[in-house]
Amino acid sequence: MTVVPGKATPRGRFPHVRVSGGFAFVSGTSSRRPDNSIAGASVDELGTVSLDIRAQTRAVLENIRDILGAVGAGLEDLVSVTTYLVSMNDFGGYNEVYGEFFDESGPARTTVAVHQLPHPQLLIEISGIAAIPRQEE
Ligand SMILES: N/C(=C\C=C\C(=O)O)C(=O)O
Repeated sequence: MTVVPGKATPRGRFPHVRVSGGFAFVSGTSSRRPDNSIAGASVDELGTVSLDIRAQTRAVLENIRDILGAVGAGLEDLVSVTTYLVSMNDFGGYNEVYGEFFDESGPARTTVAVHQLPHPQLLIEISGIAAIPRQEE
């Protein structure tokens, strides 16, 4: 069970990642930063909220990269991901950035729309499973 130092504290009693049987199971991960601000979300002086699916998708994948790094794996080791979008209207922007990180040799992927995520500024959350590479002796 691993809570990774330097990443946003989980908002409940669960780890960022759990290792079992040579696999890393990454909890649903958002673009939340360690200070609990959200990458890809801003509020102007009038209180108008702007949300950016591309920035959020990039930050989520970078967070997952860091979390996997803590258990000796990387994005290239992901075998499966599940993406939760609040709106399928964001599918295009999400898919565009996703394609900067992965191609058809990447993880199996499932994308679904959900009613809500745990913070009103979140547009996307991704969970994943990675096969941890064997260490050279
Ligand atoms: N994975 C969960 C929440 C993640 C929130 C975040 O990373 O901001 C959960 O509640 O299961």
